Amino acid sequence: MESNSVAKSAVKLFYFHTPELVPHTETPDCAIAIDVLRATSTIATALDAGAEAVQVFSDLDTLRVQSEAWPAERRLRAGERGGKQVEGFDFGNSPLEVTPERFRDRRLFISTTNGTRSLTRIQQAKTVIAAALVNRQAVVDFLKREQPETVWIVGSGWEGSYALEDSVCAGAIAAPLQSQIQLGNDEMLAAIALYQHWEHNLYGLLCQASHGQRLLRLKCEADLDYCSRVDILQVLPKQGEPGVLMSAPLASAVPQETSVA
Ligand SMILES: O=C(O)[C@H](CS(=O)(=O)O)OP(=O)(O)O
Ligand SMILES: [Mg+2]
Repeated sequence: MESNSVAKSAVKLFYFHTPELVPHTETPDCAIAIDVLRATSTIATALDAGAEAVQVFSDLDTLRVQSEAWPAERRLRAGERGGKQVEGFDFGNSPLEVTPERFRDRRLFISTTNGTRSLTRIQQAKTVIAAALVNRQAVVDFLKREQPETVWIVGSGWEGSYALEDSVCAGAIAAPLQSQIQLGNDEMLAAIALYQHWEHNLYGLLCQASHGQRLLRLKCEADLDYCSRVDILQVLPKQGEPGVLMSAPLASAVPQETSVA
């Protein structure tokens, strides 16, 4: 009998490069959307700054209509297309624009090119989480504590194509769990290898990625620097109702086994 060893859990981790690659026939126990540049970094930052919730939309018009039903003094609207703020919105998609003074107790209604589309795509999963490098450890701790059987990590990509920065974040989540999980697909293994190669120079990787290059052309270098930082926020954005993410209680630690004297 194994008295001192920890049995390998049944958690099975899959990585999908884009929301378009997510299977239509099943739903996982837990789905994790990643958009390091920049939607999920911004969502984590908004909740960390005290936002009441973040409500995501793939479509700007639906956002405009639904946010009208919310009291004006308790809402903020973020709209981004092509990396730039959409006219008439309070914010674009920069986590550096988020301050506790503006966000505390307000609901953020947000639509971005890629990230909010992937969150919308996975919203039927039993549990939905938004992850970025900035809140990586909170997501790792959640998986350790909750042990969902099937986990889909979904990169947001860029308009349907692969994004390096989302893959490296998927690897950053899976790497510390390797001894405790089963790998669901080759994409997950490749993401771990990518992270292990770049873990000491994530900013350098983001600067080389095509999405990073686009943001550098838009003079968003400080955004790249911020989004490349690992574990700087202790926040877990978790879906409460479809499309609405809230800050969930953190897993303080993996539960200890109760010892019987
Ligand atoms: O604002 C962003 O960083 C991107 C848009 S673009 O790729 O820079 O044009 O949106 P996201 O939904 O966060 O990928
Ligand atoms: Mg992106």
